[in-house]
Amino acid sequence: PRKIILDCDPGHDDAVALLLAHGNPNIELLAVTTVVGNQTLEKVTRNALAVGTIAGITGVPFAAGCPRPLVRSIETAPDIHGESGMDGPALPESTIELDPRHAVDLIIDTVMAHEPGTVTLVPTAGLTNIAMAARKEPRIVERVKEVVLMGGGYHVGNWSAVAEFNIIIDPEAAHIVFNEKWPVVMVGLDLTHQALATPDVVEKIAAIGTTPARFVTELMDFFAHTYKDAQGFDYPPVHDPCAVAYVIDPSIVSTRKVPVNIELQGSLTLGMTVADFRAPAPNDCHTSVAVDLDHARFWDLVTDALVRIGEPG
Ligand SMILES: Nc1ccc([C@@H]2N[C@H](CO)[C@@H](O)[C@H]2O)cc1
Ligand SMILES: [Ca+2]
Repeated sequence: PRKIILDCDPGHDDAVALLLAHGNPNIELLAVTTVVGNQTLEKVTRNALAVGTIAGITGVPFAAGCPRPLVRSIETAPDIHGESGMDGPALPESTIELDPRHAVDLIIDTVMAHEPGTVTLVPTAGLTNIAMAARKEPRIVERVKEVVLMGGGYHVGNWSAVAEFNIIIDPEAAHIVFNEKWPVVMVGLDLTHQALATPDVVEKIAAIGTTPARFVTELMDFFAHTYKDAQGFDYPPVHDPCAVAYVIDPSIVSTRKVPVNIELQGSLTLGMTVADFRAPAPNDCHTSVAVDLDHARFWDLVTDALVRIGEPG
């Protein structure tokens, strides 16, 4: 199986990413870390522990990370995720104790404890923890197998005309992550806007009939309403599990090798993931972007994971 660390800010779609990572047999979830993003660190951490409780996750350390971006001030997304960060379903009290370490230390310890080239980082939030880990322990950069992140967009933005939320909330962190020499697969909005939770998808999930499945349908109902009101989408794009799906089965997502860098100066373009498609990518290009999603196989992975999780309660 692929060993991963999920760095997240639950978040309706982060919750689905965590359930997919836990339920899929090809993934060994080594650690779950949280970072400020969709909501404050305290709220997203509480949400991550609640999802872990609902999913029956045991033996996996959960640690909280950075409470604010490296340089800029906190910007959350209550219009999409609500005041709790995961509005919609009732959340259980967590049965999972938070690991006492900072997320940055849990990430470093985990990468350094496993064979080089075996651990994949899957950030589905702002990149503050990942940037801090690379600065605190530079050796993780050549040790990490790849960074498969949900964020950015080479032709699409959602927090500005050209920037995506996970990147623009901490563009300096993103600049660090995209410019370290590790392989980076950017699963951006170009890809994730193909992962729409349409009514037939939600019905298939509801038909599973378990508590975790019902939890996902309640998340999707709330997410559908806010996405309609805030962004005019008929159905909500479930961004974060697309990154996990790529790790599970790279054939579900087509990718293209292309130099990508992060705009830090622009007044209109701050946080833009600038992809240079003009010429064939240089041989030493370590960044690629996700282009096409096989959404039928993607949703099959999600429903399969929920079936495998069953009724852990
Ligand atoms: N409008 C909006 C803002 C933030 C997010 C979160 N940021 C990423 C998509 O931009 C995902 O990780 C998701 O959790 C989704 C929609
Ligand atoms: Ca997220």
